[in-house]
Amino acid sequence: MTRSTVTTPPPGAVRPQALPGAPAPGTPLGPHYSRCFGCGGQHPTGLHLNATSPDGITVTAEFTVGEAHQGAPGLAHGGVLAAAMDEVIGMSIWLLQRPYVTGRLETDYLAPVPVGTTLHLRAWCTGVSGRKAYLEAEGRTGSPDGPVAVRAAALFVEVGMEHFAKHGDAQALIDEHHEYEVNP
Ligand SMILES: CCCCCCCC/C=C\CCCCCCCC(=O)SCCNC(=O)CCNC(=O)[C@H](O)C(C)(C)COP(=O)(O)OP(=O)(O)OC[C@H]1O[C@@H](n2cnc3c(N)ncnc32)[C@H](O)[C@@H]1OP(=O)(O)O
Repeated sequence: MTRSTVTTPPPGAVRPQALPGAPAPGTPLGPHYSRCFGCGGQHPTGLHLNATSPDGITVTAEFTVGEAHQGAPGLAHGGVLAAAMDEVIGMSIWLLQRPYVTGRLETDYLAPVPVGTTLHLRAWCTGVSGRKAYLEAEGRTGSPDGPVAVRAAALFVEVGMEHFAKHGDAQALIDEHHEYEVNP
């Protein structure tokens, strides 16, 4: 991965450990929002990522490239593949149970990905420093040990839940995140 200095953990960054009570291996992580393009079951043409965590801190997921995800005829759109990377990385930092948003996402495309291909995605955190989290992800074709087609590195920035209420759809946040109180 040709990650930049922006997505490389600085000295002193701490690699996070799984939280007590982290999901057991194989447990579906579930969508964070039903209409999310990446994970929402109600999104008609979304990626429908179903993710699990083998160790409470890494995320694995599968994404089968569909008709709706093309760029060149018969090939996955690079932006869609970047969205898959963004989503699986977002899911992995959400395992820390703190809200983060993408600040920067860097993507390397190593091989074309035909429609019908199942990408085996994996994301992990390389360090946390203050509000900044450094993460990486990869997408392999054919099997979890198959050739790498896409790689990504990202800087995620921690925000409060009010970020989503202030800038987005506060009612949807209340409806789907019952632990969130608008006026705690
Ligand atoms: C209805 C239900 C919803 C519930 C949700 C529950 C939680 C989520 C759960 C599960 C997620 C699953 C996955 C989701 C999908 C994947 C994630 C996405 O796609 S998120 C969307 C795209 N991203 C944005 O829309 C961010 C837009 N940008 C911003 O809002 C701000 O710029 C923000 C928050 C990133 C930073 O703004 P500041 O004002 O809070 O803070 P400042 O001081 O600017 O930055 C803090 C530090 O970060 C660095 N920084 C920020 N952005 C940077 C960048 N692009 N490059 C380099 N450094 C950057 C700054 O230099 C600063 O560093 P120094 O503390 O000074 O060392």
